[in-house]
Amino acid sequence: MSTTTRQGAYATGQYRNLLQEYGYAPEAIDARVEACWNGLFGDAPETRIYYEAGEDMGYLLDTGNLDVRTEGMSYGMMMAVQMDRKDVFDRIWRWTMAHMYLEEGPNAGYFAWSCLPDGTRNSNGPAPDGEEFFALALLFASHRWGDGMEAPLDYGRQARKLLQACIHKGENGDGFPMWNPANKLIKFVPNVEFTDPSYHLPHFYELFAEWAEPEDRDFWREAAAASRDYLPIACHPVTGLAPEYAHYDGTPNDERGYGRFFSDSYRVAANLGLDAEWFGGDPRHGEIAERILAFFADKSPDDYRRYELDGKPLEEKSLHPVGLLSTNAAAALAAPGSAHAQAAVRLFWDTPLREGERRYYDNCLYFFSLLMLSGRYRIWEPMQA
Ligand SMILES: O[C@@H]1[C@@H](O)[C@H](O[C@@H]2CO[C@@H](O[C@@H]3CO[C@@H](O)[C@H](O)[C@H]3O)[C@H](O)[C@H]2O)OC[C@H]1O
Repeated sequence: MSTTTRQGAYATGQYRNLLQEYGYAPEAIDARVEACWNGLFGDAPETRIYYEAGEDMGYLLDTGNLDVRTEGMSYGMMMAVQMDRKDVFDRIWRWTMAHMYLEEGPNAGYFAWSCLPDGTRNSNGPAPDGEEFFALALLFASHRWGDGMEAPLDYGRQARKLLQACIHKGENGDGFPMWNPANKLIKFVPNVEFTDPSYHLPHFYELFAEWAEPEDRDFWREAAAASRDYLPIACHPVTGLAPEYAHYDGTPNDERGYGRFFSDSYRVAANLGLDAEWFGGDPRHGEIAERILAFFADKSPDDYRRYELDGKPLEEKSLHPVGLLSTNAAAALAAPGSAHAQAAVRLFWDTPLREGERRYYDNCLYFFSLLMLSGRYRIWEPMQA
């Protein structure tokens, strides 16, 4: 069984272009990245998920649910900073601050996880995957473009303030933190004590440990270690499949959520890939990635299903087969020695962006995987003085 042993890009500054290693021409890879960005952020009705709003704002639409989610907004900002599109980044961030930012109540300092496209809130509660992506996208923006003088474009300050709220809320009886202070695991939502394995991004926490407020850095270092330890207990020992929701001991949570392999779970594979790319990878995670690649090797995207964690297929089909095959391809970065890595990447390369109603989640995962596999999902470090 092979595992990742190389040093990550954070240490070396070198990003692996797995697509090129597998024989695709650099020009074709560049063209695919451009075409994909244009497909999502341009005006092609079949694939677009980004819409401008007014003079200086814009949002990503969950086309399947017809709402605007912190998940999509934070993904859009991460995509924009990777593509050097400050104009798009600023539009999305302005919309987020104008409509989603919660000024009062137990969730003050967080963002409402779902709004209508006109800005009306569907909920006054947050979803922590949005906050963690907002924070790192803002830090990258601060490093890549410099901070604006005024809020909300003072990216670095906004990121540090958000990270502080995420771990310190509740200390004065003012709501709940997004990470459990004792075990350092991210929660599904702040006021519950269980988690979503796909929210665990140790590679983000390593960077928060460098750039958050100094007094918070140890916490983030410990959170990275805690999440790396958590994934091996949450993923099935044979299939590598993770449940959507799980308890802190790794067992699936079927009481308060969905303890089987479904849409949220897909992201675990890509998260393992990006952690390996940035920080070199954990051998235990390489094994999970190998198991996932092996599990899907004989399955066709036309027949992807919901699965029990042991791999038993359920009746219902996957809602996001393009997203699933994309994240499986990104898992190859964590398990490049897997016998199934190349086939997963070739399947991805041969699949176009998804069109139609449910395209948002698939195409987000598709674009992130493309950035990862082409060495374009980068760590933006502080500018040299
Ligand atoms: O109960 C909500 C909870 O649903 C919310 O979670 C967010 C929404 O679901 C997650 O992603 C979805 C995966 O399935 C696709 O079909 C959807 O398009 C995706 O949006 C997302 O990661 C979560 O942020 O969190 C808040 C809870 O109160």
